[in-house]
Amino acid sequence: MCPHTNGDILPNDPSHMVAVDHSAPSASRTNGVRANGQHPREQQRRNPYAPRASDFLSNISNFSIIESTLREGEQFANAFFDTKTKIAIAKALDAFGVEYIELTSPAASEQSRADCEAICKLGLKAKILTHIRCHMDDARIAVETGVDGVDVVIGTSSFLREFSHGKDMNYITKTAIEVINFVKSKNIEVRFSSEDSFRSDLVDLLSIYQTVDKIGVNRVGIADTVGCANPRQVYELIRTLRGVVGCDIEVHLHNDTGMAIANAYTALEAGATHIDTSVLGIGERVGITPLGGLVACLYAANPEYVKSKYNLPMLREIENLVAEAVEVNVPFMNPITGYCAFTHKAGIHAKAILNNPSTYEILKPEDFGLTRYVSIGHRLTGWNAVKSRVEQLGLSLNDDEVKDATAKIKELADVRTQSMDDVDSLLRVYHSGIQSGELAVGQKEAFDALLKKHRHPSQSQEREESTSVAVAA
Ligand SMILES: CC(=O)SCCNC(=O)CCNC(=O)[C@H](O)C(C)(C)COP(=O)(O)OP(=O)(O)OC[C@H]1O[C@@H](n2cnc3c(N)ncnc32)[C@H](O)[C@@H]1OP(=O)(O)O
Ligand SMILES: O=C(O)CCC(=O)C(=O)O
Ligand SMILES: [Zn+2]
Repeated sequence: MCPHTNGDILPNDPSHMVAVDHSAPSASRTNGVRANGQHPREQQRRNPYAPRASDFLSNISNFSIIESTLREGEQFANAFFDTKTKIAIAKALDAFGVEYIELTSPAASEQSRADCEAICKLGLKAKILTHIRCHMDDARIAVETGVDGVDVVIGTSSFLREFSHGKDMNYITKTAIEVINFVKSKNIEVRFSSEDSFRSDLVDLLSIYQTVDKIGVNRVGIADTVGCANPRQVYELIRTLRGVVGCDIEVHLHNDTGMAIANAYTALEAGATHIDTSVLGIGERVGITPLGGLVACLYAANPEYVKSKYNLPMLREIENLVAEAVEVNVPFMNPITGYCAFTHKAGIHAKAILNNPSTYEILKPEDFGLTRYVSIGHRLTGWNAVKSRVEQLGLSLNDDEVKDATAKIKELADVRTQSMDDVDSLLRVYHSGIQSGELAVGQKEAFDALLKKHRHPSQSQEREESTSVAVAA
């Protein structure tokens, strides 16, 4: 088991890893690559999948986030946000820089209405939206809360028309026009969205969007409510819609089949302008496009644009805030903030990373206020990784000596993973043995004897304790 997946939402103690600082001039590298790890030619290499000038529809570098943790996120099975928590989340999202914050319908409950009013009064930079059914009763309550905009939704698929609200397309269109005109008359933004868009009839969809576009809706929304769409379907629908309406296009994508980030990216490529997210993706069932994952994906396409829009080092704090509020852990494989997101292990990776982090990283941890680690004390380690630790410790060993010490680390790690302390003390013992002349390359038995002599009593006791626990289990 990965020793770091102990359920803590904060990154754990990287006890068998070493942090790699590429800004430090002392971090000299092998093979003539610059000390800062940036080979001039490498610096110029671009992601071949980054947007091209020919992608004329693409909004990959021109989009807004509608952050729906306080609406869709509240629909997550574990979620209960009291007023204080809602305010803390809204403030954190605002400080991060999301353009919109979407709140639960004020028609849901008295407290939902009061919380909506309270968040509107915070004076945040982000625009505050609330989300309502396509119904005048809900619209009347919503416009009184002080929101900057109202997101109106109604199901258009045959499933929802038959089994949810029971209304036909004529009724839906008529009510949509009434609600949109009413909200517009209050001089606030209005968006109209079809729930379950990907299982709706295309002609119905395009026709209602064209109608609401003509009466001046600010945005139309496409929703993959059941998470059934794939990127090609998303691209085709959004590109078609882009040709039919002049207003902005929002997408709301559920993650039931794991497509939510890819679908969001593709929607932007096809001309969508606004993406719905929630922190950690929380929402109904497995939720929607996660804020962090979307940011990772868009940063990979255009780092400078994403860095200029959002306070990226805040991401971890926001995810921890929401994780704690809904009593879940940040997943270990979460993009950017997952426990091992910037930890490199295998020797081949470690060597290349130490030479130039771009070899195995598409995201720069420092842009997110995070640190890169190289894990050393395991059987997949290599002498280049060990050499970098030798240099960090200020020990002087030649390459043959480092290789000799590496062989010992591997031998020990074949039995159990070695902590960073274990590796450091092994290297120090080896170094002092070489310095004193007690040891030379290849003298395995002499090295074993020295290690035995220098083993710290508390270390061996700890080891025995953990061994005895394992045996007892
Ligand atoms: C896909 C999504 O996530 S959409 C957003 C989901 N968000 C929410 O549901 C917000 C929280 N919901 C609530 O608090 C409640 O469901 C309320 C206040 C909205 C409605 O509560 P109730 O009046 O008790 O109705 P209930 O929840 O049982 O059923 C939903 C009603 O809305 C109707 N309805 C459902 N969707 C829509 C819609 N998009 N537009 C208009 N009416 C709708 C249904 O026909 C049903 O009406 P009925 O009273 O004639 O049966
Ligand atoms: O309002 C929308 O666009 C989407 C509503 C929703 O949560 C969904 O359809 O999954
Ligand atoms: Zn949803």
